Amino acid sequence: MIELKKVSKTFASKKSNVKALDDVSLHVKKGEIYGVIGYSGAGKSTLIRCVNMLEKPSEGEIVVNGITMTGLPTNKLREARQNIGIIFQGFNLLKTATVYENIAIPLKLTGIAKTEIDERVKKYLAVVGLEEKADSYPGQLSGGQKQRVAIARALSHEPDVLLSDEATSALDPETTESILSLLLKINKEFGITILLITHEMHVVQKICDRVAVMENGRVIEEGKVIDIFSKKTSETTKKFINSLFPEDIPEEVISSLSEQGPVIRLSFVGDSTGKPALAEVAKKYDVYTNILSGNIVQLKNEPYGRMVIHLQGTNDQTEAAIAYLEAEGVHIERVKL
Ligand SMILES: Nc1ncnc2c1ncn2[C@@H]1O[C@H](COP(=O)(O)OP(=O)(O)OP(=O)(O)O)[C@@H](O)[C@H]1O
Repeated sequence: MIELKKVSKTFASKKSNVKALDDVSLHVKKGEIYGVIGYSGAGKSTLIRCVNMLEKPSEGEIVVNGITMTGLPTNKLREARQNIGIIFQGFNLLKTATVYENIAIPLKLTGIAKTEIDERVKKYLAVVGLEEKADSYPGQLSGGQKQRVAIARALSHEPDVLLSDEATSALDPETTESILSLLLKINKEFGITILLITHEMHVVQKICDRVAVMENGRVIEEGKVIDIFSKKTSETTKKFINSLFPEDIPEEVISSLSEQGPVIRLSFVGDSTGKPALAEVAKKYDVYTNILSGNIVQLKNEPYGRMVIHLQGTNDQTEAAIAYLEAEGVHIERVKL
């Protein structure tokens, strides 16, 4: 549905050149929610702006829904953009227009008939749950409501693709949840392919099927979210994943416990989260398990958990317990200072 083939973008100035995108290739499949995550300056905004040609790539090709965007003449580009909705962190609503007008005006500009405009505005305001705010002005809405209007505006063009440029970054955690749920709903109900950029791993964890991690204009990791969580990854990816599992265990505690047996970090995916593996090892190998920290997060399709525990027992007992847990599909890492 969206293909970036060897895309590079260099911003040239008198002083220096900045390579914001460096040979990026991505393939977002029809109907999926694809996340691009990276720290500030990684190149995410440039990437998403290249997809609808708000920014022109210096090299490479971009294909959206079978149409090669790179090199399209202006009139054809305008047409192709009708099929690509976009929402922004700052909502980009017209302050002096009502909610109704914010959705209706862009539709009018594309030449849609008045009755059809009215139908679409009402339909998509209902989809985002804001029918009763049609006559309000953006200044009278909360941040979450403003983003809902922006989503309704994007949907009203009935696009196949929705681009989301840090859409939840300006919102509080609760409102973020509700907007993420709304994105899931429109992906499911309308089959819209969503490409989003974010610096929050939580967004990827909650709604993405696949993810690309960016650093210095390059994609350094790419794949199914579950695989990125469960395989050994780069330091940057680890940092993003760790942000979901704050451990805060004092070094002195780890140091003193380590004298009486190993401190280990367990991570588990899907089925193995349901198994009372810890209770089993305690009973089977006569070891004492002390949980120092733990959390399970729900990825889009399956749970993923992480725990730090201290195992107390003889060396043979604790090593046998670790081997058993590994055989049960639990990934083990020894926590060392
Ligand atoms: N119009 C521009 N002119 C010059 N340099 C630019 C321009 N836009 C972006 N850059 C540079 O390109 C690099 C990537 O920027 P980009 O905004 O794509 O990153 P980002 O990952 O979206 O960061 P942020 O999350 O802070 O927006 C940065 O070094 C930035 O300074």
